[in-house]
Amino acid sequence: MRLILASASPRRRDLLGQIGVVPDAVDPADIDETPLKAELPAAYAARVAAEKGVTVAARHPGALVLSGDTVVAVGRRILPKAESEADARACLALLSGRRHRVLSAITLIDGEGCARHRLSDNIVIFKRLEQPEIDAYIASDEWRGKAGGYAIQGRAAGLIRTIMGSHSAIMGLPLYETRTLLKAAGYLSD
Ligand SMILES: Cc1cn([C@H]2C[C@H](O)[C@@H](COP(=O)(O)OP(=O)(O)OP(=O)(O)O)O2)c(=O)[nH]c1=O
Repeated sequence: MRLILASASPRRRDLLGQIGVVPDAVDPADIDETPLKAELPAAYAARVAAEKGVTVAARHPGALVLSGDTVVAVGRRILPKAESEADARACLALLSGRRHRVLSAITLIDGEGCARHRLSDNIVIFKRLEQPEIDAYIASDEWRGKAGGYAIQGRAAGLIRTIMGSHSAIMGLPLYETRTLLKAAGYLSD
């Protein structure tokens, strides 16, 4: 069975490799990721993961297609992927000293077009960030393109007091749920 990873994220490919799975091809979906009006974070993550999967599955008939979406949320608010320094500073100001959620949704579509979905709901708590800590983090550039303006796999780990949930999910691909779906689809046997 061919496995297609529907993601441009090198992190997702590396994470998949961590559980011994190497996709036959990588084909990013590149869809519009604008949240709908009043869309809640969990529903948004699930919808975007599913849309990425459906888009890519149409290009690979008969293959298994794995897609995902990772969202950082404070209450009902979905934080953007930080593209500018101003975005990243606004995210860090919001995350400083308080808990937030990281929702990581995955979809696996099998060769018959049957879609399976999982959502991993995680909590991350940053320390109260001092101005020099924020400035140093901004200078690192690690926030660029990251949901919520940080990446737990880098320097931000030194600023995070607690996580409740799955480290792989916070990075972008919940490996427990991924393995479960790959087993359910008959791709992995053990
Ligand atoms: C919170 C957090 C997010 N991120 C990243 C993972 C994702 O790249 C990004 C969330 O955006 P996504 O839309 O989930 O993924 P992507 O745009 O990188 O790739 P694709 O849509 O093609 O699958 O934020 C981290 O790397 N570390 C973290 O701790």
